[in-house]
Amino acid sequence: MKRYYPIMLDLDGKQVVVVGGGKVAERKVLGLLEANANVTIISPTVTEGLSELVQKQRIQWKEKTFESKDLTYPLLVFGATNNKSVNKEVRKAAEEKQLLCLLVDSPLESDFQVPSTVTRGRLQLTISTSGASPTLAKKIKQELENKYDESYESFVDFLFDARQKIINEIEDPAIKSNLLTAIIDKNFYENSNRKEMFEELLKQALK
Ligand SMILES: C[C@@]1(CC(=O)O)c2cc3[nH]c(cc4nc(cc5[nH]c(cc(n2)[C@H]1CCC(=O)O)[C@@](C)(CC(=O)O)[C@@H]5CCC(=O)O)C(CC(=O)O)=C4CCC(=O)O)c(CCC(=O)O)c3CC(=O)O
Ligand SMILES: NC(=O)C1=CN([C@@H]2O[C@H](COP(=O)(O)OP(=O)(O)OC[C@H]3O[C@@H](n4cnc5c(N)ncnc54)[C@H](O)[C@@H]3O)[C@@H](O)[C@H]2O)C=CC1
Repeated sequence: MKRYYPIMLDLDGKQVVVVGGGKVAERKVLGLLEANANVTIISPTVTEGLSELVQKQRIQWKEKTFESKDLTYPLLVFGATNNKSVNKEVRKAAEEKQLLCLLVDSPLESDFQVPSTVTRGRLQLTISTSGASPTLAKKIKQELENKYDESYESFVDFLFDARQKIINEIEDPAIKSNLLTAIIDKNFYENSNRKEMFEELLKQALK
């Protein structure tokens, strides 16, 4: 059995090519834009949603059928047409240039897969079934969406700030470790004046 390596990629400003402009391509593009990737679509047609993104200049569109020379050197390539042989051509062109490539109709010929994701600000929960059942991944996502609701966004922002302060201001490793554990307690999660609570805790620790 294949074992995939999970990774959080920083796609900010990086070039990504999506071949095909249908429903599946649109879903992948929306995810890529969340990560602020620089997306180019190569396809003779695009969905209405993608067309709006082109008009708003959020993505670029080469209105044509795929040719291998269309792949310059993007970081990632998505073969997302409804034509298996075109997707295979995309794979071949990507391989020649050693680019990471995903074919939406062929997990076994892909270098990576897109997981299902719950996003709460900095907190991202990703679920993968390694291609066994995207529908199960989606169901688990919905369960996690309920368990980890929107309130986690501000809680994780609080943790980010508090952790930076602890790292910068506390030298003693044991105290540092205690504080880093203390701030994830449900007292902090539940309390709206957690910033003040934390400042007090930090003051005590620095005494
Ligand atoms: C391997 C993988 C490669 C990849 O595309 O990354 C892949 C492959 C394929 N998907 C297919 C079908 C469907 N995919 C979805 C939905 C999602 N698919 C996603 C990822 C992945 N899909 C990767 C594995 C992830 C994993 O295993 O965990 C999600 C998680 C992420 C995203 O796409 O952004 C997104 C959920 C979005 C959410 O969380 O809401 C639905 C349901 C729906 O649309 O509602 C269906 C129809 C029902 C069904 O088939 O189960 C087919 C058959 C096509 C055909 O019939 O020909 C293939 C090809 C094959 O399996 O051979
Ligand atoms: N991985 C996933 O999450 C899923 C994958 N699929 C697979 O994805 C494939 C695509 O599905 P949809 O987006 O619904 O299809 P679609 O029919 O909505 O879109 C296909 C797109 O490919 C473009 N295209 C066709 N030939 C091309 C060429 N030579 N060069 C460039 N673009 C070309 C078309 O113009 C169109 O924009 C399906 O065949 C299916 O196997 C389906 C569901 C989910």
